[in-house]
Amino acid sequence: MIEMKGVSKKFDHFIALDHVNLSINKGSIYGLIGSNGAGKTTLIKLLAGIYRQDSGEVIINGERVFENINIKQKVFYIPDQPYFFSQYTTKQMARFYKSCYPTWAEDRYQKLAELFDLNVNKRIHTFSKGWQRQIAFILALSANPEILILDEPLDGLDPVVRKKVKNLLIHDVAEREMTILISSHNLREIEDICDHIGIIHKGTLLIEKELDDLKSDIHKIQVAYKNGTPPDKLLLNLNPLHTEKRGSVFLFIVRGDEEKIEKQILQTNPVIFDLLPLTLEEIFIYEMGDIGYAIKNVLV
Ligand SMILES: Nc1ncnc2c1ncn2[C@@H]1O[C@H](COP(=O)(O)OP(=O)(O)OP(=O)(O)O)[C@@H](O)[C@H]1O
Repeated sequence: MIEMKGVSKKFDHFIALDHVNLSINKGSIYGLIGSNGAGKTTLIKLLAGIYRQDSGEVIINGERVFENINIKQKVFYIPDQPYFFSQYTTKQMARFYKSCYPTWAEDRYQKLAELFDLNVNKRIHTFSKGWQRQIAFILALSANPEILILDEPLDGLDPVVRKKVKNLLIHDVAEREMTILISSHNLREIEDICDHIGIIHKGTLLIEKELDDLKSDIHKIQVAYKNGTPPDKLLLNLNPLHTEKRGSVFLFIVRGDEEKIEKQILQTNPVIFDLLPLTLEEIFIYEMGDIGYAIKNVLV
């Protein structure tokens, strides 16, 4: 179990994280999403024990994280730009991680190197960026960590490798309840593999929910009426986050219980009525719009 309780972090006078409360259950795949500069990497570095918080508590399995070797042996962090010792080969990096992680599985490392068709004797810096990321995954999965923290993990991987890596991650979560925290701007990927979502903006965790709950709380509605416009009372009741008119069809983005919304709309006798789920990308855009981070018209 991963917990943050009232965690704040400043850089000089700039507040990068402001009283963040977060909890991630064992065996969960948690997607952290947010605008640029929202504080995702800062949050991740606090969880990985790289930064120390100014206030609040960062706790893993009931223990404080910072300078805690016992916890560091359970956590593997792949940053957005994987780091390897200069001039090291994969084999040498593997030897290093073997000495850090008591859970290191040599047979798994051999199998993964084979599966990815990797020359472990080649210096890592001579590989392409995508390959270096694959090497980071091979080393991470061979360490058998209890918690895997990934910052923009699948960037730069080709679709076949992406699939391979995703399958391996899901396998470890299912088999041995590994917990994964993923920070990414690729919301389709997050939607594909995560079961919990945290949305962060300007250092504040705005939303933390199960993906299914997040999706069942916000809907896209398409309606049309004989006389052309929806009744004022309906708009008042629905209080849409977003309204759009496409020909004679009105599109509303509405928060709330699906059944209640459906009932309210059917009472107004629409000639067309559809209630559709939103993608995570749409949810993110409308939730952010709701707090003033609206998408401005970029045409100039
Ligand atoms: N070492 C640092 N010194 C000073 N300011 C920093 C430092 N690290 C981060 N910040 C600031 O803290 C804020 C949060 O940065 P962070 O890297 O956590 O955001 P992020 O959500 O990961 O952004 P992105 O999606 O753009 O990678 C930013 O405004 C950034 O400029």
